[in-house]
Amino acid sequence: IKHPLQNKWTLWYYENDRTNTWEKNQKEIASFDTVEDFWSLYNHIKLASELRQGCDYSLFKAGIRPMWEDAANKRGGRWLINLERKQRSNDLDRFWLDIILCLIGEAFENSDDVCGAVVNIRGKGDKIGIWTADATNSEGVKEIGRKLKDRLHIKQKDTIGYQVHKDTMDKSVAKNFYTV
Ligand SMILES: CN(C)c1nc(=O)c2c([nH]1)N([C@@H]1O[C@H](COP(=O)(O)OP(=O)(O)O)[C@@H](O)[C@H]1O)CN2C
Repeated sequence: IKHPLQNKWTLWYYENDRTNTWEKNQKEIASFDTVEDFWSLYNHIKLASELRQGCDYSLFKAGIRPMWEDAANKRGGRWLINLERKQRSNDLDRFWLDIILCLIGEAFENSDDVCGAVVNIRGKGDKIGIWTADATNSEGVKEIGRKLKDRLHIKQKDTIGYQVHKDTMDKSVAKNFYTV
């Protein structure tokens, strides 16, 4: 028998198509709820580093759309990891897989707060975001941030920031609500 995961997860793919809206460009690829089905999907699709600029992968709990407006996301925010251009060749794919395994393996203490994760492939530098449901749960949010840095071997002195989606929507105030 296959090894069941605690949650069912859906992988989404965003391809920049100017003739469509942002929302319509978010395509659901597949859902899985066993370890084996995860690996067969992962081995079947392109690595994040092989995607064209402007594309994203998003992995969210089934039923949660990878957008601020979803009921599960709207009171939350994201830990944001900004990568340098040179990290696309040696860190991006490893970071993204590590984060996926943290999510589906429920590695975070309060994994109930985790909604999903997004990897943005961008010329100005790739980004990985881990989205949580409740920005006011400071202890829970900071525990996830600390665990992230630990799992990705990010140096203690390199801080990462948590931004509330409401602020990110209003670009003019995109600021760090927490840092670890
Ligand atoms: C429902 N809805 C429209 C909507 N809902 C959303 O949830 C949502 C958007 N729109 N996003 C749009 O993409 C642009 C680039 O953000 P980026 O994160 O790709 O980053 P870059 O600026 O391309 O680096 C954002 O400025 C925003 O326009 C982003 N986003 C998450």
